Amino acid sequence: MSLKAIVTDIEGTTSSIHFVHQVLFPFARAALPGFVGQHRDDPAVRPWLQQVADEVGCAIDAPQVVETLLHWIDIDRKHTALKALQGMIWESGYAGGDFLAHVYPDVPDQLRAWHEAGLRLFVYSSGSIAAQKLFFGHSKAGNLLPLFEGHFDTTIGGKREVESYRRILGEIGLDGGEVLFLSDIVAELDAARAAGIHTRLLEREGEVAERNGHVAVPDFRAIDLPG
Ligand SMILES: CSCCC(=O)C(=O)COP(=O)(O)O
Ligand SMILES: [Mg+2]
Repeated sequence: MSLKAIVTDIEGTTSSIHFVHQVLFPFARAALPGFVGQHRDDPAVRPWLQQVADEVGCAIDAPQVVETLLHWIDIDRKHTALKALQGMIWESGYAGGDFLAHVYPDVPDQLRAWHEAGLRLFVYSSGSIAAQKLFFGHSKAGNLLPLFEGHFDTTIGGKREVESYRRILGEIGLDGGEVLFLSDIVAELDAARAAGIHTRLLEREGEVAERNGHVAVPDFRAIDLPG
C-alpha cells in the first residue's frame, strides 16, 4: 500500500515546546481573566465556559471558572474548552504582532517537498483547529497554511486514543497503511500504530528513554517515507 498522506503533530514535532510553553501559554494566561470578563456572553465563548463550569460544579460567572482555566494552563491540561479559548486569545496576539509561531528550519521546505510530491498533509494537535490555522498562517517562515488539506483537534478524540486515529482515517478516506503520523510523544504514536498507521518519532530535544519500536528521527529531513 503506497503512502498518500502525512498527519503531523505541532508541539515538539513541527515546532518547539519552548515556544508553546514560554510564549503562547504565558500570553493566554495573562489575557484570560480579561478575555473571559469581556466575552462571557459571546455565543462563541459561552458554551466553552459553561463546559468548564459544569465540570467544576459552579456557576458560569463564578471565579472558579477562570481559576480552573489558569490551573489547566499551568498543568498543560489538553482540555478542549481551554484549547478553544486559548485559540481565541492568541488571535489578538498574532494580529497585534506580539509573536510569530515557531517552526523548525527543516519543516517548511520538507512540507513543501511532500506537498509537491502529491502527498496530502494534515495536522492533528491538541491545539484547537482555529489555533492551528493561526499558528501556520503566522509562522516565522511565512504562511504555511496552504500546504495543509485539513486539521484535526481533540474534538475528534484524545491523541492517545486509537479511536481518534480511526476517525481521522474515516474522515480522510484512507487506510492506515496509506498514512504516516509524526509526533514527539510515544503514547500518541502507539495509538496511531494500533490503528494501522505508520509512525515516526521526532526527537527534537535528544533521544527519548523508550521508543517502543517507533523509528526515531531528529528532524523532518531525516524521514525516510514508508513504501
Ligand atoms: C497550535 S496551538 C498551540 C499548541 C497547543 O496549544 C498544544 O496543546 C500543542 O499540543 P500538540 O498536540 O501539538 O503537542
Ligand atoms: Mg507534540
